[in-house]
Amino acid sequence: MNLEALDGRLLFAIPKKGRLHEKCLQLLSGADIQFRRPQRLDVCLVMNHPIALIFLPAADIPSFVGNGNVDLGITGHDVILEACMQDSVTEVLRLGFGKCSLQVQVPERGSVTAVEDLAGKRIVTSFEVLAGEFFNKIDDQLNLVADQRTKIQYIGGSVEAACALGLADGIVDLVESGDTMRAAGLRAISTVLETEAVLIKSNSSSRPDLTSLINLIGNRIAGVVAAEKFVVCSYNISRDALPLAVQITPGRRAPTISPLDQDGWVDVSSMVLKKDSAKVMDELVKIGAQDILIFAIDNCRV
Ligand SMILES: Nc1ncnc2c1ncn2[C@@H]1O[C@H](COP(=O)(O)OP(=O)(O)OP(=O)(O)O)[C@@H](O)[C@H]1O
Ligand SMILES: O=P(O)(O)OC[C@H]1O[C@H](OP(=O)(O)OP(=O)(O)O)[C@H](O)[C@@H]1O
Repeated sequence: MNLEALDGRLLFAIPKKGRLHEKCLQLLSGADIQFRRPQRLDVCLVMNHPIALIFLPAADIPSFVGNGNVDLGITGHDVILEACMQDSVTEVLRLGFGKCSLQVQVPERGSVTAVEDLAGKRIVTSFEVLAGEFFNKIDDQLNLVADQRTKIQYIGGSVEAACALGLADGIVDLVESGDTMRAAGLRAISTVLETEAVLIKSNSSSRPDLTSLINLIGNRIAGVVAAEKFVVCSYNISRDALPLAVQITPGRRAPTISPLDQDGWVDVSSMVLKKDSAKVMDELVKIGAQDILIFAIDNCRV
């Protein structure tokens, strides 16, 4: 690609592989950011906005955005802290996916039960900064000096194999379902950090002209995220029970209440959290609501 084609465009970094990649493509599609990515090309032009997408490893995105090489990015909260870029980027929006925990793990059958038991021992991790900070505090609390302190060793992947291979007494790695951890015969004894994917913008951008485009993209992505998180609940209820109904479905701002062509009855519609929708329907049934319907939201602006 001719690099001049990037001139003036907002540069938006997207994870090129791994757990966040597919979800990011769905977000871009929901936000109507249209592009065609030629095979193996990590830079591509958006067809309907002055934006170029830069496909990068998730762990490299915080530095690219933080150093101002790229204006906007999607990555994990964990790798922002690991890259020490939390003061160089602004987390604009939590995206509701890529949720997992960075945890201290030890062999299931071993004698270690608390992180203090690991102090002074060997830890293997891909998160040497976060693991280092975590164990530094423990070493300090236990007044460990110099060569008594916990040894943190970085490896780039397959961290869960380190204990079985005799490289480590414990590891610090990401856990979502726990399948990887259990398959490796490990169990978690402490959580270093909870993380999820976030939309970030650079704090060192020298492009004030991009502000309105960044806001537009942020609002569109926020709409897609909200549409994923909420459903619309609609039902009929007698006016007498309306005060109770409004408590059950208060909506984001307030529920919409429309009169029905039947005396004393109204139709209520309200956004509710998808994860709460079954419980909300149960409660509405209890107060006499009828014809309760749940609608998925394709897209929205909040
Ligand atoms: N099991 C998981 N569940 C949810 N989110 C995860 C999980 N593993 C990693 N993540 C998130 O995705 C980010 C990128 O991790 P991932 O392991 O997918 O990256 P990668 O190393 O670039 O890809 P790959 O592992 O395919 O080489 C992590 O920093 C974390 O925020
Ligand atoms: O608790 P779980 O649901 O099993 O997820 C945890 C695993 O997911 C991540 O790795 P991933 O599978 O993305 O691949 P990687 O090991 O190549 O990074 C992470 O590094 C763990 O190994």
